Formats: sequence, structure tokens, C-alpha cells
Amino acid sequence: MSDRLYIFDTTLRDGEQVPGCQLNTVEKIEVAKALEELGVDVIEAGFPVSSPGDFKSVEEISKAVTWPTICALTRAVENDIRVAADALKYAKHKRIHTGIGTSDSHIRYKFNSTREEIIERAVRAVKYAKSFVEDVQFYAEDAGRTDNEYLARVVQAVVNAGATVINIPDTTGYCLPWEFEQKIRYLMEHVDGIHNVRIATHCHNDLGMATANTISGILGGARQAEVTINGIGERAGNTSLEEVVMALRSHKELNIDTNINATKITGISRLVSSLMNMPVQPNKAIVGRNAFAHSSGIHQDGVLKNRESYEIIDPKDVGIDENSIVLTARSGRAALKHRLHVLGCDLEKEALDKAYEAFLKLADRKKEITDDDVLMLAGAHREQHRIKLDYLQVTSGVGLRSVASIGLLIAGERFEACASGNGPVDAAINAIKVIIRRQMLVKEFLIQAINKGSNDIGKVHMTVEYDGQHYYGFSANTDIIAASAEAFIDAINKFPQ
Ligand SMILES: CC(=O)SCCNC(=O)CCNC(=O)[C@H](O)C(C)(C)COP(=O)(O)OP(=O)(O)OC[C@H]1O[C@@H](n2cnc3c(N)ncnc32)[C@H](O)[C@@H]1OP(=O)(O)O
Ligand SMILES: CC(C)C(=O)C(=O)O
Ligand SMILES: [Mg+2]
Repeated sequence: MSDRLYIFDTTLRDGEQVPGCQLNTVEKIEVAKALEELGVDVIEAGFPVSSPGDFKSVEEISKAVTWPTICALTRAVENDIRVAADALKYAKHKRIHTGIGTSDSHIRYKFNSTREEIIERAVRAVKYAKSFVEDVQFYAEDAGRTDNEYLARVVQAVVNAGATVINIPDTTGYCLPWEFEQKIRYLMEHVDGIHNVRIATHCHNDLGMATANTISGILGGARQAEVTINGIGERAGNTSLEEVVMALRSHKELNIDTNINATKITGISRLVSSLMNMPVQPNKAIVGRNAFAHSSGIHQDGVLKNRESYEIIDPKDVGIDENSIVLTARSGRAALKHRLHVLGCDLEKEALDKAYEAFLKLADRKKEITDDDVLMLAGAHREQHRIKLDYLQVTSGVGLRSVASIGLLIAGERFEACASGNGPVDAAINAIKVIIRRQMLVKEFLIQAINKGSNDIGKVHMTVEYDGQHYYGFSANTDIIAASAEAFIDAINKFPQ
């Protein structure tokens, strides 16, 4: 059987300390209930003494949540502890999290104190918290920069005072992974009774090593990881829940697992991101928009042959239906063929080659190719138009009349003309009319963006009246003037010969 790692989520406390991420009580309850469904063991719901709003949130979360332990943060200050105990009164399982800074820098500059006095304050706080609740967690703030020998003395004192969980925060995200592992190992080896309590990691990401340090701490003997959804938290953030959970699931040889239902990870990541107005970076591990997106031809070909070529996690395991094959100018035929197949369009080799050629031209002009684009490309190569647009140049601007110069290929022969108009589309259509001398009238003209963004493809629908009949023309192009001219030509191609 694998060893159990307890997940302590501090999204609602450390995560909520981020500027702009404050939530109201109703929103906090929504996140807390989602954390419960996700399967976290402990929810750090807030710092009750900090404001009446935070007190209320801890109180309401305590009522709303059933089985996870609800934890409230305090300083090593009696009033903080009293207020925390009061806020937790409705919790079915409650924990007070008290502590104090232990690094020489904190002792000297924050507290103007001494190592001995800090140990005394730590012990007093733990004993006072024990008078309210059984489950008392102690944090040695800035343990990452606290020397191991002194840290072990602090931990020994609070274990003796009755602390049930010992939190070893790398508050400033300073440690290297091997160093953090050694720190935890040192405590495991030098504190009497340490095996009767649980050691926790609480790593910050200032050097981008929060997850690495957490995993190292676990290897050193920690069995509680303090994490947040999407890794939000002070400055560069905390360790992200999803990274730790999936690192352990991906490395079964470590034989350590959590109670997390990973299929809920994507949902809660989106919930927290939207409630906290905190977008997730696209390349964020596990929950970023691109975490399961493949955009280059060689990778796409490999993934289509076997998902595991470029994926170590099945996206379904974290609640994503399937990976995405993103079509860009770096994609190959395998990806285009796959997307066309998904869209119900199977092309033979020659047709695929032609569609691919058109696709590359479009992809060089557009960052991402959508399903509509792909269908348009697949259709475009099939129709053999008698009249084709060869080139088009239009000048337009404010305070001048637009002029178009156009070249058409009619049954392979080139015809050229110039014309002016009251705008670029009018000029282009007038130029076509110089070559195609028929009585034609544009009856309907609609330009539509397919998705969004100024680099998008414009779709043009046009109805042209000729000889008492209406003919429909369509085109799509990143250049809407070209699309308009092409739609006009498309309608002309449907005139009876
Ligand atoms: C690493 C972390 O994330 S710790 C949690 C950080 N989160 C927060 O600070 C959010 C909540 N904080 C607050 O609402 C306020 O800071 C309060 C209510 C806790 C305190 O407010 P104030 O009384 O106005 O104090 P202020 O914030 O200016 O200064 C903090 C005081 O707490 C002391 N302090 C800081 N940490 C601790 C601690 N763990 N134990 C005891 N005292 C502490 C400081 O030394 C300072 O005391 P001083 O004024 O005697 O120098
Ligand atoms: C309060 C403690 C646990 C903390 O957030 C830190 O040290 O980073
Ligand atoms: Mg922190």
C-alpha cells in the first residue's frame, strides 16, 4: 500500500493574500465546497483576527464543509488564537495554525528578539492553542533560511508542547531541492517524538522551485503538503496542488499518494481563476491552456500515432476531454488530415496535398487555424472555378477615392483592369465589372469574422442579381477586400455559361 500524503490547501488564506484576489464569503464557500469535492484533507479558510469579513468567512466555511479539517491561521499572539478558536466553533474537524518567524533575520529585524525568547513565545502559543483545540499546527516562518540545528530546537520545543503538525515553510522560496530535503531529514533524525507528529512543507515559488522543493521535502519525510490551486499566493506564489498531485501520480515508484480526485482539477482551476480574476498562464503545468496542446508537426504526428509519444499524463485524468491538436504553420499533413477526419471530411492523398498547400499559405498569415478555416480549405480545392482571382491591389484611405487594379484568370487566360469606387470593395467590384461586362447588381453583402481578433479570417456572403436571377457567392480570407472580390467572382462562376 502506498504512503498517504495529506493535502492542506491554502488557496483561501495564502492564495487570497494576492492583491486583487480577495473573495467575499459566498465566493469562499463556493471554493471551499469545490475543495471538499476535490478531496483535500485540510482547508486553511483564513486568518480570522485580520478582519471581521475573514472571521465570518472562516465561520461560514466551518458550517458549510463536512469532512475536511478547517484550519485558521494566527500569529503567536493570544488574541489571534482566541479569535481563531471562536471562528472555528462550528467546524466538525478544526485546527489552529499558529507560529512565529525563526530565521535570524526575522528574529532580529521583525521581532527585535532573541532565539531563546522566540522558543518561549512559540511554546506559549502552542499551549494556549491546545487549550481550545486538540489539533494544533505550528509554523516556523522562514524555516527555509533558519539553520537546521536551531530549527530542530524550536521544533522539539513545540512538539513537547503538544503540536500535532509541524509546518516547515520555505517562506521566501530560497531553498534548493536537495537542501530542503536535507532540512526535513535533519528534523526527522534529530527531534524526539517527530514520528508521532506530521511534518508539512509550505514552499513558495520565488525561484520557480516550489514544486521541486515540496517533492524533495516529501522524499525527506514530510507527509503534508501545503498547496494552492493554480499555485497562487504571495509574490511568485505557492506550490500548486495540481503539480504535486500529478507528480506523485506520474511517479508511482515513489509509492506516495493523496486522496485527490484528479478529474476535478481542471474544473476547480477554472473556478478559482475566474473568481479571483487571476488568469492561468497558458504554459502552466497541468492546468494551462497549452498543457495538453500539440502544435508542431512532428509532435502532432507522434501523438496521433500514440498519445504517450509526447504526453506523460492522460488529459482525461485531470478532467480534460482530450488533448488538442492545434493547427499552425508548423503543423504537418498528419494533423490536417486528422482534423479533417474529425470534421467528417476524408481526403485522398492528392486532395490532401492541395489542401495542405492552401493551409500553409493561410497559416503563415494567421496564428491559429480553426475548424471553419479547415472546412473552407477542404471545400476550396474541390471547386474548379472557371474565373479566378489572380491578383488584386487596392488603395484606399480617408479623403481619397479608392482605386483597384485587378487581374483575373478566365479559363487560364489573364485579363487586367483598373477602376475606382467609393470604397475599396466598390473599387474592386467595379474593376471586375470592367472585365466581366454583364449587367450585375450586388443585392446582399455580409462580412463576418469567424472568431475574434484582428488577425481573423473574414467570411463574405454575397448575392448578385444577373438576368433576373440571384446567385450566391462566398469566400473567406484574412483580407476582407480580397474575400469580397472572391465572393463576387464565386457568384459569377455560377451564372449559366
Ligand atoms: C508568511 C505569511 O504569509 S504570514 C501571514 C500573512 N498574512 C497577513 O499578514 C494577513 C493578515 N494580517 C493582518 O490583518 C494584520 O497584519 C494583523 C491583524 C495580523 C496585525 O495587524 P497590526 O496589529 O496592525 O500589525 P502590523 O500588520 O502592522 O504588524 C505585524 C505585527 O505582528 C507581529 N508579528 C508578525 N508575525 C508574528 C507572529 N508570527 N507571531 C507574533 N507576532 C507576529 C510583527 O512583529 C508586528 O508586530 P509589531 O507591530 O509589534 O512590530
Ligand atoms: C504563515 C506561513 C505558513 C506562511 O504562509 C509562510 O511562511 O509562507
Ligand atoms: Mg506562505
